[in-house]
Amino acid sequence: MPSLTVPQIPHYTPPPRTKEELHWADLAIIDLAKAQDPDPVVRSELARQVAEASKTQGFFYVVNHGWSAAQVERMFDIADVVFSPAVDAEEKKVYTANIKQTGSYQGYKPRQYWHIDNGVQDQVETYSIHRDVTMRQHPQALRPLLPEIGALARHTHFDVLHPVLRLLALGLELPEDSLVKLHGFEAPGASHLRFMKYHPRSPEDELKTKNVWLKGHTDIGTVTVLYSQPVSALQILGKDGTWRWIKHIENAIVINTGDSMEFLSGGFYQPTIHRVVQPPADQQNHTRLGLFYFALADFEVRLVPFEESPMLKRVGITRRFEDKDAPTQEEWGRARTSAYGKTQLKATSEERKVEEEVIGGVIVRHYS
Ligand SMILES: O=C(O)CCC(=O)C(=O)O
Ligand SMILES: [Fe+2]
Repeated sequence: MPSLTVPQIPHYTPPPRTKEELHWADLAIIDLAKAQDPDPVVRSELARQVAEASKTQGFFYVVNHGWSAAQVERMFDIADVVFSPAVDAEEKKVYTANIKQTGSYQGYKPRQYWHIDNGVQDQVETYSIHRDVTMRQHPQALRPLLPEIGALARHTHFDVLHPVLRLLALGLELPEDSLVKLHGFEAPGASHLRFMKYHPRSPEDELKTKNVWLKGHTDIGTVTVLYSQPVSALQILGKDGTWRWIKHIENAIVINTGDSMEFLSGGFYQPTIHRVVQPPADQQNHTRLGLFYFALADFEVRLVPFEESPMLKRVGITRRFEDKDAPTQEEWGRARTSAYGKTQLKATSEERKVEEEVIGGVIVRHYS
């Protein structure tokens, strides 16, 4: 009989939410419980809200995703294990990802791997796990936790990602499962969980990078799922050119769409530029632990727009490349992943606020 108890691990306590009144983004809150409503009118109203949120802010919250705050807290405890002394430096080396060569983050990304600005490297350690948690070996301390990590991957894929994809498909007036079909759990593909731990930096590094911890970017895949946590640092760039902070909502999930969704939707769902900066003063001496699911379409999916969408027929399609030149999700994902934070960027404006690189013929921009 399977054990009913779960392994004992230390409890991770994040700092309390900031007391500072920051310039918060005003994001829509989508009640995911309504996505299961048998009434198609309820679902299409929800889809309208999602499409509106995606088109205006590019980011939105979902609530009522089916797991309790205590269940999600347990997952943050688990995420913290890979960065704790339970895994020593020697063992970390064994599980370090060969990012540049493989175009995959699976395993550890050590601190100081990405270049941020003015010779300053990042201070964020990440551990990425394929949604099939058995695909690779993991550090000893993580092994007893794999059933729970696997459950998190399945919950996020089936109870969060798939409902969101159904709503995004409805927004394009496509059959509800059009995007779900491209995101199989079993199909070959790179959708994965990522744990991220940001460490406070030296005053010199803060100065040299103007407090930017992770440069402004758009995500590579289709949909990014971010379990909300209390350390404020994530900002999104508004159409008015202003950076606004993402506020923590208890047991909510922050959703945004990436480049691959832009390609599939013919520009209907534009990715929003976001970055991570130094937290406000009352949270500055803490580490920041993040729990993410980066979804990409199945490897073989060619990133061409859904021409049959009645919505796209009305509003028109914006292409970044000709259909015949379109990369597959695997090609796009690997090329962007291996280049990220490693390539020589070309400044495009006098203030060096925007830098560019070209990946597979497509211009990718980075904002500091
Ligand atoms: O740490 C965060 O809140 C966001 C990280 C992020 O944007 C990314 O890893 O793509
Ligand atoms: Fe991102």
